[in-house]
Amino acid sequence: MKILIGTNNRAKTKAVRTIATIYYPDAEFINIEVPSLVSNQPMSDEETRKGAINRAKQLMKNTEGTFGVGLEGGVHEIDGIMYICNWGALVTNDGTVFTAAGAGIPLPIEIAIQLKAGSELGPVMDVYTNKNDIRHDEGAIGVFTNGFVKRSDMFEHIMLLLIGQYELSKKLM
Ligand SMILES: O=P(O)(O)OP(=O)(O)OP(=O)(O)OC[C@H]1O[C@@H](n2cnc3c(O)ncnc32)[C@H](O)[C@@H]1O
Ligand SMILES: [Mg+2]
Repeated sequence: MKILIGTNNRAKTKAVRTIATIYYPDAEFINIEVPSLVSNQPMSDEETRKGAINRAKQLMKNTEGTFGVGLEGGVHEIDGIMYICNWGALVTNDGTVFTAAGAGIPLPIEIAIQLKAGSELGPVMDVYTNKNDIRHDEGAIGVFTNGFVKRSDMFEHIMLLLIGQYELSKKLM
């Protein structure tokens, strides 16, 4: 079984490998950086979900993977509060698309202002925490939950939601 991962981000890759290995111990993983075809900083649930689907679909274009996984991070606003949002898509080799959303928490107003002015969350978080590459590690969700839920934990949950749906569909066939 070949599982394609549409990124080289370490938090996302760790999540896919950790969860998939539990259910598919013999799986081979291939990372392919594919464009999300949405903005670098998606600003809505719709755009973030689309980015995840675009990544997964492109993975399945020219390769013989069993399925491809696209994971995308973004933000959206409710009641004047900016939340991080996360989406995942799993596309199988017969073209079936499964989607799932991840956990969301509010961002501080000073970060929301910078994103609205056109900055990307990754670099903004690095300045905020005075660290490098937060997006590959605990992520904004880790920083703003006191480290309780790291970016990879959040994407692990999305992976469970995706392969759970995929396995159910195989049972129903
Ligand atoms: O290489 P890719 O797969 O694109 O990984 P990425 O870290 O850029 O992740 P996304 O494109 O999915 O996220 C969109 C933007 O939001 C940033 N981002 C999303 N979630 C984040 C988090 O938890 N912590 C820090 N930055 C985050 C990210 O750096 C991008 O600027
Ligand atoms: Mg990105």
